Amino acid sequence: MCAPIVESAPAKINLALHVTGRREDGYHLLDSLVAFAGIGDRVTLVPGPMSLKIDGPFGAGLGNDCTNLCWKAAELAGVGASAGVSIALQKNLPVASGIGGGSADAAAVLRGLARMGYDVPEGVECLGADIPVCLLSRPARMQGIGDVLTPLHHFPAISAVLVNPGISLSTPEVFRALTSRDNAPLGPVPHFAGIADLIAWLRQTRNDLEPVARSLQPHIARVIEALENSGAGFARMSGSGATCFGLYANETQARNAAEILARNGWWAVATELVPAASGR
Ligand SMILES: C[C@@](CO)(OP(=O)(O)O)[C@H](O)COP(=O)(O)OP(=O)(O)OC[C@H]1O[C@@H](n2ccc(N)nc2=O)[C@H](O)[C@@H]1O
Ligand SMILES: Nc1ncnc2c1ncn2[C@@H]1O[C@H](COP(=O)(O)OP(=O)(O)O)[C@@H](O)[C@H]1O
Repeated sequence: MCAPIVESAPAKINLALHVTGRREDGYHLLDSLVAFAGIGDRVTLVPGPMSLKIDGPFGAGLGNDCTNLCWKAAELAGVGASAGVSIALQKNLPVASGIGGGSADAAAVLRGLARMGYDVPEGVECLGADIPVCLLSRPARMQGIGDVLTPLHHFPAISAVLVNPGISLSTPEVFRALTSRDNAPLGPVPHFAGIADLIAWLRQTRNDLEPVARSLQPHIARVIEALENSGAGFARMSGSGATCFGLYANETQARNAAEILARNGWWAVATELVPAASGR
């Protein structure tokens, strides 16, 4: 019997997200600085008949069948019904929340299957625009519709807090509600020596989806304000929302902030943005 293969599926954070155009097929062109958190979902793979078992705090309501991105990823990699793979998903990240949980899960399945001898299939972005960057799971500039990646060679470990007020937002709905789609791209991404450099650069950037998401879900403004009041040097929404992040000078400040923010009944976790040099 083979030992189970365990892969982490880290939360994706869009530190900056500019929408720079729209393709004829309706997909938007993006320019985003993406980092990954120390927390995430976890998938465990064992050779066997194709199956998916889900547990964890956000597992309820997710299909454990071919509607699940874990299952779709396994099918795309050529896993068959009989000589397949049994997947266990521990769902720790809120669903449809702008931190790419489903894409991270699919990418983790593909990484795990690669360890079992399967090839990583071409065109993984057909399952989700965030899957290429989640396969990389390292700090990167993400362009195109999510398929053009430039890994960052210098990115420091940064203490952060992720907050979701218990709201899920539909990514297509947020893109549809945009009023401005031809925005300026990000400037050149410098070498960030530490949090001060990163914050100074982020202040010149935007999340172009945030104004739209705020208008659809006014709670988001409250979350950002609460992050700022909790000592974050910088706070913004990730992706199409509604999860927001705050950046802190150190781990103690982040932990204290998460404890205070959780008192609102929100999902609030202290974590670290994984540095470029991580051996993960
Ligand atoms: C906005 C981002 C930013 O990283 O993150 P999330 O908010 O999902 O975490 C991603 O581009 C989301 O990626 P993902 O969630 O994989 O999206 P997909 O399933 O491919 O697309 C869902 C829908 O979003 C819209 N979409 C997505 C990506 C893109 N570049 N342009 C789009 O217009 C399309 O309407 C598409 O039908
Ligand atoms: N394993 C999975 N985890 C989360 N969502 C999934 C999964 N499989 C399918 N989905 C579907 O994908 C959609 C996007 O989920 P998710 O990746 O969490 O969003 P986001 O990228 O905004 O964080 C959800 O509506 C959900 O129903």
